[in-house]
Amino acid sequence: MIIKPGELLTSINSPADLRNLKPDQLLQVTQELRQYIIDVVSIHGGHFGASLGVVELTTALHYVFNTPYDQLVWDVGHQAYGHKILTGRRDVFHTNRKYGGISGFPKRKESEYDTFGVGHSSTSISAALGMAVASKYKGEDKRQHIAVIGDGAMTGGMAFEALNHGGVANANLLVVLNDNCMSIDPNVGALKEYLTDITTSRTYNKVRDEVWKILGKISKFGPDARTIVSKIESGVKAAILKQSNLFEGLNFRYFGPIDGHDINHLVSVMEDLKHIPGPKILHVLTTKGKGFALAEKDQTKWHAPGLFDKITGEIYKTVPEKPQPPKYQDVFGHTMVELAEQNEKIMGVTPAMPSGCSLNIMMKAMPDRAFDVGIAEQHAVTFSAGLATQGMVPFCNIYSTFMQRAYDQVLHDVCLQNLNVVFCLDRAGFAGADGPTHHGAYDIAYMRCIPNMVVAAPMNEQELRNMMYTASQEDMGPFTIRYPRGEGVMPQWRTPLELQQVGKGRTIQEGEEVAILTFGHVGNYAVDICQKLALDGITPGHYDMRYTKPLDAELLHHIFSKYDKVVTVEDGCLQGGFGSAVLEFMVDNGYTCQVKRLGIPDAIFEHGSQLELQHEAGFAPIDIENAVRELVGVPVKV
Ligand SMILES: Cc1ncc(C[n+]2csc(CCOP(=O)(O)OP(=O)(O)O)c2C)c(N)n1
Ligand SMILES: CC(=O)[C@@H](O)[C@H](O)COP(=O)(O)O
Ligand SMILES: [Mg+2]
Repeated sequence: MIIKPGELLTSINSPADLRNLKPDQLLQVTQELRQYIIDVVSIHGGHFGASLGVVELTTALHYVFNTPYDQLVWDVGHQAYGHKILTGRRDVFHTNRKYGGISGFPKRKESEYDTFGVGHSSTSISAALGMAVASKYKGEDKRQHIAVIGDGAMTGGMAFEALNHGGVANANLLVVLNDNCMSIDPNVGALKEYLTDITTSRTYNKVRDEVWKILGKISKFGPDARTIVSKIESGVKAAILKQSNLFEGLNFRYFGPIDGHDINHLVSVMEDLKHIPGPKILHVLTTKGKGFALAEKDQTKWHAPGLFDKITGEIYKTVPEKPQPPKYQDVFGHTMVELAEQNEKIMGVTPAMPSGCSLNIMMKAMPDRAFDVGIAEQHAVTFSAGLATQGMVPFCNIYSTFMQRAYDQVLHDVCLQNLNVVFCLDRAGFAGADGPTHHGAYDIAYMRCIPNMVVAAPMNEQELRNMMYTASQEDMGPFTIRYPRGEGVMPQWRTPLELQQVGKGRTIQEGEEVAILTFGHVGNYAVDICQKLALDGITPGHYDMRYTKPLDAELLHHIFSKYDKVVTVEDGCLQGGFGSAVLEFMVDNGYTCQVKRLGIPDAIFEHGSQLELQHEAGFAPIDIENAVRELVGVPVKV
């Protein structure tokens, strides 16, 4: 279906076209932009509420600033759909997040307007500051550098590291704080309360309005007047404002809060700010999901709702004919409650993904034992370590990709001290439409090289539950359980909890000539393949290894003694992952065998469905089947 943008939007092929419009045409631009986002996302999917909330902000930024010369950096980037549409990607926007299509996040190689590649949060201020310092060094004094960061992203430690530096770097940096009181779930923490406080403080707002009036009147009259404004402003603030301002305290000139949906006001404020040098912060209040009533009402659900009917707001779901397996994340969430009911030491921790990882189930059932700590992966890990020193058994659930942020904390704070922290790494393997910033490709490799760490992956719901139960036992030390985005394979998943022997794999079937060794959910592919191959008289052995560390030495001795061809399969990087561990075992124990490792090769994989990406990487079901066929010398399938 062809989706037609509105009349004005059709005429905007770049921000230069936008800047040719009259100020009184901007309202129409924002209306058309919002409608186009609704039209396309409802049919093609993607992040939704965040982009709707910054339609006016996006339009004002590209109207006022001379992008791409002026550098605009989006934090996370899930809110940058309007930016993409205004910067030459309107007609390909329907390919957003699809295999071969444009990325759901800003990406340097996609457009000169995408100044910095994003996906993980809280990087924008650092990046924009780096750009600002470089411009200063190059003598480009008039160049503007703008970081747009949400209140959720602002809870990330990196944002504070950047403010700390930015406040003394004397560089031309504007931080736009897009405050909608939401992360994916409601935003949390003292900073959120502080921002609400500023927003609602009457004295503060009155003074702020006065300062703005003076500023607005005088700043148009050139540099001298600006110096006066600057003096008045800081004088007024220092003298009258009883309430201290966090950002002012860090040498950022603080402006706002202002209404982020008033396009004309945004434009006039930004015009003024263009003339104020140095580090400054503009606090903008917006509503996530603005303009789509249901998205405004249930902002978490509409963060990335999937496909929906834009008129009724019905989110499409296929009605299955028979009971479907649950998502792994839900098995985690429910099992947490079950385990915690039996063991009072168990606690849950998530950095800002309570609904994404389903810890929200425990947060609701046991609010004093499950915590959303904000977008703060490093803190989440060391906070868990602290809990563990006191005899608690924290389950710290972090998406595999976001755990990369907290690597030193895993090593330094947990593993060196051999603390009992269970890391549940959700979204391990290819994330799918979110693309390379979000693929959980590296965790097997980065976890298995750390002393004391156990690395496990369940093939199904029952194994996930049993691994969680096993990991919660006393003195287990650091324990990683990784599992993918999406559903498992067992509709009847509430199986009795059973202890596993750590480091023990299981034989799914004995075979001949070739052994398939799988780690985690991809083992289910091998089960199907073995059935298909049997029809052609090929009977490989299949082993669900369960643990990459420690490896099941007994089982591997058996395998290498019996077979002279081995295929390893993992949804993770081939450099240093599960297959590498098997190879090391083989060499260290003097076996010689033909080994074919399937997994994610040393390359960047873009976005697409998980299956498309797995096929590109060479470990989709057909690829595993063909690997076996090749090894036994029978024709491969195309
Ligand atoms: C390091 C990291 N942790 C977690 C996430 C997942 N995540 C993506 S958007 C988001 C919420 C961001 O909130 P905010 O910055 O306020 O933007 P909003 O969606 O409200 O516009 C989270 C937690 C991420 N992208 N990066
Ligand atoms: C932008 C971001 O980082 C999140 O919104 C992410 O896309 C969530 O991924 P899931 O949909 O897998 O929870
Ligand atoms: Mg927010």
